[in-house]
Amino acid sequence: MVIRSVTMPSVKYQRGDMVMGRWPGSSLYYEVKVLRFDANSQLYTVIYKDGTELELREQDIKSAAGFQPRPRSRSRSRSPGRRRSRSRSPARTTRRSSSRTAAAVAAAAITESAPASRRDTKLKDAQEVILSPLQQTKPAENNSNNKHEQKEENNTANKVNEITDAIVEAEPEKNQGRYNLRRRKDETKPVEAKAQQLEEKEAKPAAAPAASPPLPLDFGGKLGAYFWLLFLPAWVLFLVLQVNLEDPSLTNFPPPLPPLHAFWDAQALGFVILWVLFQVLLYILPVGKLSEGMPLRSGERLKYRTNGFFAMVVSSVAVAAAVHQGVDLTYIHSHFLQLTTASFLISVVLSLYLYVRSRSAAAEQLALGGSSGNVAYDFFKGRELNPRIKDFDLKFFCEMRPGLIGWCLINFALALAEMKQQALDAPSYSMILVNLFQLLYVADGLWNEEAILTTMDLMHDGFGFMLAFGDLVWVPFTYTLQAYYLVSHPNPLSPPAVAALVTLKLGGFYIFRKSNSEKNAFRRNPSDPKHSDVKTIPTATGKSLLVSGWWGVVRHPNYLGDLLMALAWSLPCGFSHLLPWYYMVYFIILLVHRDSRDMTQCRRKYGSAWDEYCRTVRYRIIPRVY
Ligand SMILES: NC(=O)c1ccc[n+]([C@@H]2O[C@H](COP(=O)([O-])OP(=O)(O)OC[C@H]3O[C@@H](n4cnc5c(N)ncnc54)[C@H](OP(=O)(O)O)[C@@H]3O)[C@@H](O)[C@H]2O)c1
Ligand SMILES: CC(C)=CCC[C@@H](C)[C@H]1CC[C@H]2C3=C(CC[C@]12C)[C@@]1(C)CC[C@H](O)C(C)(C)[C@@H]1CC3
Repeated sequence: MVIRSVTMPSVKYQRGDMVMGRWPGSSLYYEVKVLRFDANSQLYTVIYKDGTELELREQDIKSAAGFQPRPRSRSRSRSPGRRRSRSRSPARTTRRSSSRTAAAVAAAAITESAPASRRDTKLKDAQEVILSPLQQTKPAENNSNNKHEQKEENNTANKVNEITDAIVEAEPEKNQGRYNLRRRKDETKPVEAKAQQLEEKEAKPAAAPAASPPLPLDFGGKLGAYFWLLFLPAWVLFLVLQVNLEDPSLTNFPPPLPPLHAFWDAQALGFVILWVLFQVLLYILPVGKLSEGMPLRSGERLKYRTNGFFAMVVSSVAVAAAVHQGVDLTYIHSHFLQLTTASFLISVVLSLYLYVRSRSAAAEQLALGGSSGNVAYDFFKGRELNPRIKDFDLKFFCEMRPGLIGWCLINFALALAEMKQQALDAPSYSMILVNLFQLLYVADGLWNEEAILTTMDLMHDGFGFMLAFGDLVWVPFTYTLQAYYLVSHPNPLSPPAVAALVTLKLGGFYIFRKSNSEKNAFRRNPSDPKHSDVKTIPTATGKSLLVSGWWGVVRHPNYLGDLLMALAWSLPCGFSHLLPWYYMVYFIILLVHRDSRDMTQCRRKYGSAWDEYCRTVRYRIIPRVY
């Protein structure tokens, strides 16, 4: 965070001062930076090393001079840089209370729907803090009447400190007379501005990467990263080779490997580069809306050119014109392997570039947990959150353009290949359904492109090999496998079967779209009068959780809709082989894993309010099943 050192009039501590701030409810002091002083509330806003912002009274701040560093033998194992598994920031908690965060001392009352008794429930948040607190050389000022605080004074600083006086009532404000978890300023603002401010402030993650202890590593950690780096390309190769077989069954494992030179075709690489450049051109055209992303830790909101649907329409026209001019798109079918290799190379080059540039990126530009220090993990997961070349956002572009629109282009080419191979005048019903269903999915994603700005990938994940490969190789060359399979494995469908599949697809689409729109509209403008009837669970961060509409049915209704659609994509291929069902199997694994990552993040963000939501909405994705 860049803090300008502008002095503040006649207050003890100045903006930018490094001082020691008492952690609420304890006698432990941490190094904090003063951000500002509010003359009305007489509170200082300070930021801890892990990015947590709090408002503290003057008596809870001390100058750093009165503190001594911890003895060397102890600090060795406790310094944030060294601690791995046991370390916690003030905003993080130990296993025992892992569902709590400093910013999420939640007021878990279900508005409107909850019985009064539940609304009035007092919530106690036991915060456990072990962020190398420093002890004062003199005994700490012992003027507190709080017995818990006094007890803490007697404890060794290494001991986990339970802060049992962070009692929050249904109105979190009651607790804020002493310590403010970011909210006080907003109370004086008009409702709409308040909502907006809270939204902006609270969208900031609670921890900054620079000095904070490392977050647990996803995807099996460092060893996992090596595994995925090898496994993902190998798996794509396996699928691409398998789908070319007449009998692509698991019994044909491993599929025969073609000679090395068969992987490479300079022309294929040229076509992929041309395609990407064409999409770059469409992306940078000053056409379409400039949408604002969610606030970053710095408070800044990046702008994104959301003209994806326009890019798709222009691309379709260009492809139609090319076909009209005699371009044979079945080249894509006959050079599938070479095109996959070319895209893979591009994704590797891009990932290397991303990794190298991230080495010199400022700390606040890094994703949380994206900087483990392990080269393989950081390369895989991605370090920089929003790598940009001037205004050109690489992650947003890759996620929404070449691969996604390329997916439709490839499907279309495969429909032409089917006609050619099976001497048909028109593609089969199965092929038409797969093409139309997936086209609808992509077109919808691009039409609602702004919504991607609130997804996990855009908001939290760094941009590295996983997403670069996922966007440029995985999506276009594995999401098209159903269409590829149908080219040489016809599966005739009866009209009732077509009708049933269309119904399934539209049902899934309805749930997917409705739930995503409900959440997006609510997140973008929670104070909109059209949300006045919705039931919500307020959280201490200022954001609320929807419990009505689809978000009251299951915790991830959008995943449910997505899965139903996936089913409708596989069914047209029949049951002769497992291969066209690969997407379904992969997607279940992906969404179950994503759901659990999201649950962890939400529990960290919203604490007990999240637990209350989980108690209210019991199932994750499939009602009464999971
Ligand atoms: N085809 C594919 O390959 C593929 C792969 C992955 C995902 N997807 C699709 O992409 C879309 C986005 O997925 P996503 O994984 O980013 O998840 P998401 O469900 O869009 O976003 C999760 C976030 O929503 C917010 N949230 C959760 N419960 C809420 C509630 N009750 N009320 C209000 N907000 C709530 C939380 O963020 P905040 O509270 O911080 O706002 C949470 O972190 C989904 O539709 C998914 O199906 C497709
Ligand atoms: C390499 C592996 C195994 C994983 C990479 C995952 C990556 C392919 C997906 C992660 C988020 C996904 C996503 C869409 C496509 C696939 C991902 C990038 C999406 C753009 C598809 C269209 C939808 O309408 C959407 C909601 C915009 C999707 C957003 C998430």
